[in-house]
Amino acid sequence: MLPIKLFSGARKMEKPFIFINSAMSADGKLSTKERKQVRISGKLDFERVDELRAQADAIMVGIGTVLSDDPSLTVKSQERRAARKAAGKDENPVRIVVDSSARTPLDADIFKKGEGTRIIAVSNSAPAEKVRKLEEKAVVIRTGTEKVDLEELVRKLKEMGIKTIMVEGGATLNWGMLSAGLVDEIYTFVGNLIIGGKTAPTFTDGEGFTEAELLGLELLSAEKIEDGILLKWKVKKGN
Ligand SMILES: NC(=O)c1ccc[n+]([C@@H]2O[C@H](COP(=O)([O-])OP(=O)(O)OC[C@H]3O[C@@H](n4cnc5c(N)ncnc54)[C@H](O)[C@@H]3O)[C@@H](O)[C@H]2O)c1
Ligand SMILES: Nc1nc(=O)c(N)c(NC[C@H](O)[C@H](O)[C@H](O)COP(=O)(O)O)[nH]1
Repeated sequence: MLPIKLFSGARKMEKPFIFINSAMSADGKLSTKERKQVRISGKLDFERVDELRAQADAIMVGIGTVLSDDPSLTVKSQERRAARKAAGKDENPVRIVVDSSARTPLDADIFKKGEGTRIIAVSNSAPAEKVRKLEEKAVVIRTGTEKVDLEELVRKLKEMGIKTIMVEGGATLNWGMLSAGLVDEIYTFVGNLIIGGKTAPTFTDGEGFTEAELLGLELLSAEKIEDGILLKWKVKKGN
């Protein structure tokens, strides 16, 4: 008798190596209850993040992060950018925004700063006119009906030659990627502050798992960095 329901982990899917890197307060928040960005990382952790970006083929964020932080998602270090160029790559990794309704502002820093390919992933219900305008600035991938189909998106990114994706949040995209079973590792820098607030974004928002669906992790390392701690986890498959 075949098992009624194959675990998601049982499906072998061709996909890039995907890791989440986020900074969170000691109480697990990514930003304030007003979704205002908080400087959680110290100088050394931002250096670590810049190195991760320089090594990644692509960086992915959700539209919520773009609308609240207007990140450039660029590699800051000139040396790292030069090393990427010397290796025949663009100065910056491919920058991807998961944006169901094509709300990425046309004057966003992600378009204004740095060279390199931008990809906007929209759902098939995104307004055509908004998609057309984004197509003048980015590669637009259409997938999913209301929300972006993340599994199909990462499959397409793999077909485009992207082998490693650094997901930099935010709270809802982290949920989307984790609940779809697409994340291989998680790096969380836990900073020395309390943000609090019932509505403040946490490391993983979204619908949440039931007791039967809890996602198991294997601790890879714990490292003190300035006044915080960097935790590295491997996501257990087949949950
Ligand atoms: N501290 C950190 O490391 C860090 C990193 C990034 C963002 N942030 C903070 O997180 C907040 C933003 O998080 P958020 O949750 O509001 O937005 P988000 O950046 O996680 O974007 C989520 C949005 O992406 C879109 N989306 C489309 N398809 C999706 C899918 N299948 N699954 C999930 N999302 C999908 C939806 O519009 C959804 O609302 C901001 O306050 C930002 O400052 C902090
Ligand atoms: N690693 C990290 N530590 C933090 O303390 C913090 N607040 C973020 N937040 C991530 C989010 O994406 C930021 O908005 C961009 O990191 C902005 O920086 P860039 O313009 O992209 O260089 N990330």
